[in-house]
Amino acid sequence: MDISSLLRGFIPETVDNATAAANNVSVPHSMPANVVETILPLIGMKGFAPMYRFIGSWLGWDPTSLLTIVGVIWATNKVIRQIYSFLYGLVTEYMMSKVHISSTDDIYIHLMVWLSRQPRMVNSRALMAETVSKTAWEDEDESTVARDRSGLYLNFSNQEARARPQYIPAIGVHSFWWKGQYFRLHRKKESIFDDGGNGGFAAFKDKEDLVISCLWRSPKPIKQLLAHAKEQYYSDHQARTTVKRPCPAYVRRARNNWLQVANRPVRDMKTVVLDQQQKLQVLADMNEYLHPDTPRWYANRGIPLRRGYLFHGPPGTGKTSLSFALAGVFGLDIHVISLLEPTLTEEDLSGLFSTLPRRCVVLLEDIDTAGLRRPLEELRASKRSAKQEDKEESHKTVNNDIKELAKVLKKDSEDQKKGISLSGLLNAIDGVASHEGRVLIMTTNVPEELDEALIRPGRVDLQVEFTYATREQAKELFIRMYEGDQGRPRHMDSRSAAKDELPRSSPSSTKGHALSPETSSAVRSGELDISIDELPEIARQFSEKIPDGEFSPAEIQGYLLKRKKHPRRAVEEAEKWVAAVIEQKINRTKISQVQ
Ligand SMILES: Nc1ncnc2c1ncn2[C@@H]1O[C@H](COP(=O)(O)OP(=O)(O)OP(=O)(O)O)[C@@H](O)[C@H]1O
Repeated sequence: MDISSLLRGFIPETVDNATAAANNVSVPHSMPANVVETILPLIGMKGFAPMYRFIGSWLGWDPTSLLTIVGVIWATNKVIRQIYSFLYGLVTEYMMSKVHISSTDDIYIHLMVWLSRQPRMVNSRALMAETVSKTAWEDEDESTVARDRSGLYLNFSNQEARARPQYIPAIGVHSFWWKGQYFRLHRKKESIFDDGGNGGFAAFKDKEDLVISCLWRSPKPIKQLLAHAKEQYYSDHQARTTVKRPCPAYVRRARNNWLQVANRPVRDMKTVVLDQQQKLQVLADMNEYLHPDTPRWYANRGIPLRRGYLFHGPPGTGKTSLSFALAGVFGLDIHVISLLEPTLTEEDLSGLFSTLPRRCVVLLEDIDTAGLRRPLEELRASKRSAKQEDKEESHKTVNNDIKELAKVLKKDSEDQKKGISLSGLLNAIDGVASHEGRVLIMTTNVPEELDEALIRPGRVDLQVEFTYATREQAKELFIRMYEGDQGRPRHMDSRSAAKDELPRSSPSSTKGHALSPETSSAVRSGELDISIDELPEIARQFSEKIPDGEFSPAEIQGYLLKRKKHPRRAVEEAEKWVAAVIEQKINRTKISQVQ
C-alpha cells in the first residue's frame, strides 16, 4: 500500500494546503500532524498545538518531518556511540597497553615537562595554563630586556608580562602521536581521604594520576616514551646542579619529601680558591666512594655505605661553595637541610634521609647553630637549676619574680620548639633505617662546639679546614674575578678611555639625571680597564696589598665585585680599603667606611 496516500488522510488541511500553495509539491511523508496534536495535550503541552499548526503553515511544510529527522539522528547517534564504546572497550581491553604514573613520582614531572614542549600537545583543545617563573639562572637574551628612558639602565617592569605561560594537558583524555605511534593520555584527578597520619590534618586531598596507553599488547612504546621524556628532562643537567630542599610540612607528610628549589649552573671547581692539596684530597676521596665497586667492598666488610665530611672555618671562606662545586664535579643533586626549620620533626628528618636518591650530596649547613635539642637529662637538669634560680630570686622582689617566671616560660617554649635532638639527628644520618650511598657534608664555623658523637669517625670521615685567604689565594681570587672577561680583552686606547670618562648625551642627562663619569662608564662599559696580558702582574700587586690570612675570600670577593670592570682601580684603592676594614674589625663596628 502507498504510505503517502495512507498518511495524507491524517494531515490537516491547513498544513497540506499551505504546503501545496507554497511549493506546489506534495506534503512529505511524515508522522500525522493530528497524532502530534493528540500527544501534545497528553504531555501537558496543549497550548503548543496552535503554534505547531502556525509553524507548519508558515514554513510551508510539516514540522513533523523535522522532528522525525531529529529523532532519527539522535537514535543513530546513540547506536553509533554504543557500538563505538563497545569496540573501544574491546580495543582497550585486548589491544592496548597501559602504564599508570602517580603524580608524586618524578616520572610525572618528566612527562609533563616533555608534554609542555610538544607543539602537538600545545595545540590540543583542552589545556591547562601554568605560570612559569624563570629562575635568575635561566639564560635570557639581552634583546628581550627593556631599558629605561635614558637607555642606560635595564628595566624589568614588563618582565612578568613577557613571560609566557606553559601549557600542559588539562584533566581529561588526550591523544598524541610520537615516532609514528599513537598514544592516549588520561589525566585523572580524584579526592582521597587522608587520615592525617604522622601529625597532619585529616582531610580530603586531591590526588592526580596519569594513565598512558598505546596500541598493541606490548607497553614497550610507552617505556620508550618515558625513557625519552626523562632523558630530555635531564639533558642539560650535566651543566647544572639541582638543589632540593624539604617540602613544606603539609606536603612532606602527604606526598613528596623533597622539592626542587633551584637548577643552577655547575660551580666550576677552579672557582673555589682553596689549598690545592685539600681540594684534591676531597675530590679523590669522593671519587673513590662513588665508584660502582665501592658498595660491594663495603658490603663484604659489613661497613655501612656512608661518607661524611666536616667543612669548618670562619664565615665566607668557601664551605658552601666547595659543597656545590663537588656536587657539580660528580653530577649529583644537592639536598640542603636546615635543622632550624621549625616544622621539622625527627620523624620528618628520618623520612627525608630515607627518601634520598641512590647517590647525592646532603648539605647540613651551620650545624653548630642548628640548636639541637639537648639530651633529656641535661634538659631536666637545666630546668631544675632554672627553677632553683627562680626560687632564690623570688626572695628579692615580686617584680623580679614575674620577670623571671616569664623568662622560664619562654625558655620552656623555646626548648619545645627545637624539634631535633642530637640523638634524633644521629639516628637520621646513620640509623638502621638510614639511606646508604649519600655523601653528607656538614658545615660549621665553630667545630669545637660540636658534640663528639656527631663527628666521630664513621659519621665524619674527612675534615676540611677553611681559613682566611692567603696572599696567594687573594691573587687567585683576583685573577678569577677578571679572567672571565677574556673573551673581550682590549688595550685601553685613548679614544675608548676618553669615551668611558665622558657621559654620553642622553635624554636623562637633559632632564637632570646626569651620571657621574665614573658611574656612567661603569654602567656602559662591558670591558676591563686593563688588558688581559696585564692581569697576572696587576693581580700580584693586589695580593701584596692584602695582609696574609686576615680577610675571608668572601670579603675580598665583595670588594672586587664593586670594581667589577676596574681591576686597576681595585689595586689603587686596596690599601685604603684594607686599613678601613681592619679599623672596622678593631672597633667592632658594622659600618664600613670604604667599600
Ligand atoms: N675559597 C673561596 N673561593 C672562592 N670563592 C669564595 C671562597 N670563599 C668564599 N667565597 C665566596 O664568598 C661567598 C660566600 O662563600 P660561602 O657561602 O661558600 O662561604 P661559607 O664558608 O659557606 O660561609 P658561611 O660559613 O657563612 O656559610 C660566595 O659568593 C663565594 O663565591
